[in-house]
Amino acid sequence: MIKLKNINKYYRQGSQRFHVLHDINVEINQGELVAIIGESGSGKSTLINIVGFLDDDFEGTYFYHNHPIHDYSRKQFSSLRNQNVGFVFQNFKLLRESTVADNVSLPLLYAGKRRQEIGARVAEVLNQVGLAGYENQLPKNMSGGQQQRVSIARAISTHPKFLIADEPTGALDTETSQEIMDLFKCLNRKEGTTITMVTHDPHVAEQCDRIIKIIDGRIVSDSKGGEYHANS
Ligand SMILES: Nc1ncnc2c1ncn2[C@@H]1O[C@H](COP(=O)(O)OP(=O)(O)OP(=O)(O)O)[C@@H](O)[C@H]1O
Repeated sequence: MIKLKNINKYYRQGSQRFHVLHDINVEINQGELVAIIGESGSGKSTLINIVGFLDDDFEGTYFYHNHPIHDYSRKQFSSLRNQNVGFVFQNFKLLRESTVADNVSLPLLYAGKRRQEIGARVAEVLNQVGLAGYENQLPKNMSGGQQQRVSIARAISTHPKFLIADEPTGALDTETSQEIMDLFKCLNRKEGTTITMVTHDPHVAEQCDRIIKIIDGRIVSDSKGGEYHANS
């Protein structure tokens, strides 16, 4: 589904150019649950932003379903992102003063769905993340774990082809992190949702099918996760 070939990424600051991703070659297949790990500053977010169509300013080729994304116009690139990717962030990125229903509705409104259809879909995804009936709550009155569930509901509302999660448990305590991880695993196993997540937490990474490790912008290992560790 996702194939990155010889990706190099540079950030420019004034006349200086920083080489932050080096010759990245990786494939992510439909249905996988992948962790990207590495030290702070190693390039994990930079990589995940490229995978999630947030950044197309890189060298090399990104094939999405065998099609090089650089062939798309700006408009097509935005549509590609809106129609294919759901995003989950460490700090939830919710509208804290808007209701849960309004937050989860947003991508559906952008996708041009009708009001009735939106209400039904919001109820459905809230049920899926264990927040049935929370439509009228405000995120600012909810716990971190509940807010992350709302953001996951928002991310999956439009049936994206894959999810990108940048430190989704980074702001949560151990127990709540595990609950969120259980939710991701459930989405992956039951719905077949492809998920790529950046994490600092080895216990989270171990529960993924694959662990890709980055050091200084280079993939240094790409191995199977260790579900058995997490369950033992
Ligand atoms: N917009 C930017 N402009 C310039 N340099 C940047 C920019 N974004 C990131 N960098 C630099 O690129 C490198 C990789 O950053 P990135 O955020 O991808 O790392 P990371 O592994 O996700 O780190 P963390 O775990 O701390 O979030 C770092 O040295 C960072 O300072």
